[in-house]
Amino acid sequence: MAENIKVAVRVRPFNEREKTMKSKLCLQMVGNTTTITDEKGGTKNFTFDYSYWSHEGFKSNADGYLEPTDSKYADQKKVFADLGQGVLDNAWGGYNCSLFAYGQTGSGKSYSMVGYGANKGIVPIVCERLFQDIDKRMKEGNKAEYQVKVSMLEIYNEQCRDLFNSNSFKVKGGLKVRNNPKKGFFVDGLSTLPVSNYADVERKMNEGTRNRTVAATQMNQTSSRAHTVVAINFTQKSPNKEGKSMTKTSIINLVDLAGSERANKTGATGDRLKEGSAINQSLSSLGNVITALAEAAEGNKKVHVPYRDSVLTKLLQNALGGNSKTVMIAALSPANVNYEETLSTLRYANRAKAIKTKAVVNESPTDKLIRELREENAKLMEMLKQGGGGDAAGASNKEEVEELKKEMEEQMKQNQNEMEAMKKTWEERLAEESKINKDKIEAEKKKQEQMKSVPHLWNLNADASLCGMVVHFCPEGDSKIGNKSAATQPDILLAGLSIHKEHAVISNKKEKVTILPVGGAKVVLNGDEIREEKQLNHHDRVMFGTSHLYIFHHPKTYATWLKNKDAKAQEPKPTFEEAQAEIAENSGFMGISSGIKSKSNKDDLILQEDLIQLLPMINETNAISEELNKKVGFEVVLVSPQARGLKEGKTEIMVKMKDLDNGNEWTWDRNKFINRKYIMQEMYMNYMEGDPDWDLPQDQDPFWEDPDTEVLIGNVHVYLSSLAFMIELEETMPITDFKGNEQGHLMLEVHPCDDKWNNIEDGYVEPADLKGQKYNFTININGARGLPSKYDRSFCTFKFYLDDVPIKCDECTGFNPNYKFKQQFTYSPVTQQLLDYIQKEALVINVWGKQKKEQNVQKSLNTRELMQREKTLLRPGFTRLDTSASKEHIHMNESNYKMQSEVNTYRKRAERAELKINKLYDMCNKAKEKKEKNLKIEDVEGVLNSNNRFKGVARMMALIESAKDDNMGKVTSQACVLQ
Ligand SMILES: Nc1ncnc2c1ncn2[C@@H]1O[C@H](COP(=O)(O)OP(=O)(O)OP(=O)(O)O)[C@@H](O)[C@H]1O
Repeated sequence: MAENIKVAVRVRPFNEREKTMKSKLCLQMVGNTTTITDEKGGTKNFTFDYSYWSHEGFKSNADGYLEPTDSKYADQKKVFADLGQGVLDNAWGGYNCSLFAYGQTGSGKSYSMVGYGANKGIVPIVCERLFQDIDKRMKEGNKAEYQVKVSMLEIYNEQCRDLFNSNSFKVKGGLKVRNNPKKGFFVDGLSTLPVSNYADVERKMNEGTRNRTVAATQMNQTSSRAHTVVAINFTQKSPNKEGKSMTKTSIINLVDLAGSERANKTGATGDRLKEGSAINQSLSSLGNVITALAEAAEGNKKVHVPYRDSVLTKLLQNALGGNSKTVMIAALSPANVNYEETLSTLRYANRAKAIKTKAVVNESPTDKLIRELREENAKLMEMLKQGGGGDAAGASNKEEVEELKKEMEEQMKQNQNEMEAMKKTWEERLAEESKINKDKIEAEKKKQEQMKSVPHLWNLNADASLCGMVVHFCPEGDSKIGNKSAATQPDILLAGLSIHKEHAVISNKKEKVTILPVGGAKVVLNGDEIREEKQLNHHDRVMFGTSHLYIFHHPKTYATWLKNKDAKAQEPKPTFEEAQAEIAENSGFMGISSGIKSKSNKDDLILQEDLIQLLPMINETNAISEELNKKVGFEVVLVSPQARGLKEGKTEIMVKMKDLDNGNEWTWDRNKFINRKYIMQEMYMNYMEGDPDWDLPQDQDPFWEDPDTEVLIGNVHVYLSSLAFMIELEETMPITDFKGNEQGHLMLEVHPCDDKWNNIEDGYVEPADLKGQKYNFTININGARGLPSKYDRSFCTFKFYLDDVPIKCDECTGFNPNYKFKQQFTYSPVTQQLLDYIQKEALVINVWGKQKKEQNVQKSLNTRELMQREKTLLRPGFTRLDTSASKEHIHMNESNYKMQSEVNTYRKRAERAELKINKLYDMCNKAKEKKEKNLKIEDVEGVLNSNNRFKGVARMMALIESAKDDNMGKVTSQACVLQ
């Protein structure tokens, strides 16, 4: 019978960073309903099968287990009881079951699925209970035979890797996903290992996680971008009523999905290169499959479910729309900073509720299964003999026939293997496996013992579940660190970016441990790159190259701590975020992070998170560039909206790519950079795998940018207030870049004009008098002076008032271009809104450049040499940029320009007023001389009181021309008031 997918959501506690930032809670849960609140207090409700409140209401017991202190709190036991127990019951019933965790990075997927320390998640408890139940039944004298096999798979960038077999990581393009008419999609060559107890499973999963950690570090991959699928294959063989052996098989798929990133963060980049290779394909395909299935469940029969679009959806086809009982758990972050992501997770989960699956008991006699496979093989053989079945399958050309043949052969091989596996007794397989396990168990025991007495390094990873997976010991004497091309095998073998043959030496002399980088190798200790020997202390952070980040553990210090600790204390350990923040701060970003912390508003929090996320990426792309000799360097820059030529918006982190050969620069937004980074990573992976085609043609090369791409040289902020007084503006204004540095000057004129578009030279009015009138003026951009010489062409754009589309002047060559640009504007009638705009806002003119195409003379230098020549890129990786100062600088510059422009307007108004008063005096004097006495004081007053003083001045002048002697004094004094 079809039944709906069970959907649960779970909210975690605030993490340390959110606490420091005093984050606000945006989620509430009452019963099964989850309510999310936006910044303005607006709420949205969602109802699920379960809404788990794990945000607060708990305490840590002696062994670190988080237990409830109030009834609302959902601990691991509760979540298991609701979700895990069902999975287990279904497995016993012979149903396939699937459990998958969805949510943004760091929201708690691994916590629910796998768990940490004493807080075991669903996966280990399911395994543990399964074996407990088997033991119990065996003890009760049950005649059945039970087999449990596990496999662990990772999908990264649409490639499958067997986490139990690190050799599979070397298979180019990953393991193949094939389709079997009976089984559906499966991963060819994936090891499914027999296990006989829970300790076996635990050990295997640890091994898988360790393999994953090493590979991710070497390849500089972000593990939260990978999907992990643990499959437990549970078979029960028991005699049926007729005494025949029947098998009931259940596959339990436990899927920890890649982090679902913020929509606006991974959204379209506008880049010429398509979305970062295939990195997100599986997750977005999963979204499409869920939507399609939900539509189908609502009665739309025509809907096509795009399972084949990605590896993940192929493998989850049964879990989502077929023979499986399925549970989805959506992990939620409680912090308002993550409002958008959390809302999108809730919507995703809400859609999934509609999906229906139809699980059936997988029951079949073993002999029947073997017979079927044998028959299928015979059929395939027959088809092969007849020429590959080409005609039958409609394959028309030779290549297709060959392809089909290959597929058939592989299918036969697969069938054969399966038959062998089935024939082999369970005991045989277990014996084989336990032989392999024995050595591993011994090695693991030795390692655990060693960890108590020998100083060592343990790894840190962005993914909390991968921390501590890799351990390197530093025994008495010297331990050499290097890569595999070292003359003698290093004691600590590292691979990957920026790791030198001989990278560093760690010396342990009577428990005093020191570290010394070799040559120019990069070793960062507690955030600072070191060049000489330094002592290592307990919990020091050490980074080799650009991605191998470790914590140093000194057993002696730890033993002292253990002795003095109070009963419940857990040793506080440095986190990945802290280590990254420290590196960021020591790289000159202190200003940003402290500035951001002090404000602690939502935008600043996001900015800081982005920064900590981007810095290691910058490091990595610089290292990849160096390794692939791409001759470009990357640098993080903080750009205010004003500096981007926008009137409002958020300060953003951007990335500058610099061509180290010729100094050309491009500024990329965050999305574009991350997108490019994934393509760079893929390129590097191909290079490492020895693919001769690793280097991409220019138009697909993520390191290449067309010099014809326009680059924002800088902006000019023009304050137009004088225009509101009908006074012209003639200025040479500085062009400032996003750091607030001058990049040249722009020569600009704004002229009020008469109806024939002649400039009004001596206009002067009060702004209020312009209201309701017709107003003509021109904006002229005459040219620029002193632009940086790397731009050989430039042009300007600007939007005036309500313009949607920017006005663009023609492109000119040279660093002193003469744009000779003139644009006429007519407003009739002038509105208060226009007057406000002119008086209060700045017109932003963006100056764009196109960079010279020719390369310069540095061809002989490689990327590393070029990077070292670069002052700003002295250390490949982090670049020193006092961005907080530049932010301040931009701000100061902007207010300076504004003040200067106001002063100029006042000065001009005073000049104009003086000019007019002088003119009045002149006229009065002339009138006095003529002794004309027909000017009436009422006439002057009437004019002065009229709203339209502009016209008034003209009339009054005419009146004064004919003024009478005795009225003269009053007339002139009134005229002065007017001015
Ligand atoms: N329910 C919870 N109670 C207590 N702590 C939790 C809970 N859920 C998550 N955490 C903590 O939050 C942190 C992040 O959780 P977790 O590693 O599970 O996230 P994730 O979504 O799996 O992240 P990633 O995508 O990077 O793998 C961990 O330190 C974890 O211990």
